[in-house]
Amino acid sequence: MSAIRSNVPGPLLTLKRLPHGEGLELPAYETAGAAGMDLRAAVDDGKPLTLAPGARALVPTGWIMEIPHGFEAQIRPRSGLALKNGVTCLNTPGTIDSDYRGEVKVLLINLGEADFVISRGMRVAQMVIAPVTQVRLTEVTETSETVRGAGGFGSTGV
Ligand SMILES: O=c1ccn([C@H]2C[C@H](O)[C@@H](COP(=O)(O)OP(=O)(O)OP(=O)(O)O)O2)c(=O)[nH]1
Ligand SMILES: [Mg+2]
Repeated sequence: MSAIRSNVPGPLLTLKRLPHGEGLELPAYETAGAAGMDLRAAVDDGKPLTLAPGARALVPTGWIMEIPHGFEAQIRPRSGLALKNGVTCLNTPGTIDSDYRGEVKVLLINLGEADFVISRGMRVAQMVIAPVTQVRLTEVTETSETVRGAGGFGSTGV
């Protein structure tokens, strides 16, 4: 299926391609209703990255992004890689701050039993753009009472 790259309403994501991202497809929503854009590995052509079982690696995407103010990008695993290969994002969801101007990278870990080979252009993760709210803080000595109170961590039963 070809990727859908345009015609979606929403804020504008500005991207700068880095030299090692030359020739790679833009991140893209693979279907009309996709929540995330798939990100491709900008590893060297002919020099795939092999993740041994238990190993982790920071995979370059070849992109610097300007996430619109008031939004973040979440880097999330692809379920297919997780199911078939045991490969996931170690820090999921990875957070890309709107003021970050470094290369977006994907921290992958191989929780499977076999080597996992990452070749150039492989879709290794997906990126969801989500609104964020920055709050103001006020320090107090007492907080309001609720029925839940301090109950948590299974306090309501199974
Ligand atoms: O999966 C990720 C997670 C983070 N980053 C980049 C963008 C993000 O804005 C920056 C910082 O990420 P984070 O705040 O999660 O890491 P930190 O350990 O708190 O580093 P810092 O002290 O730089 O904030 O690193 C990525 O490229 N990929
Ligand atoms: Mg941080």
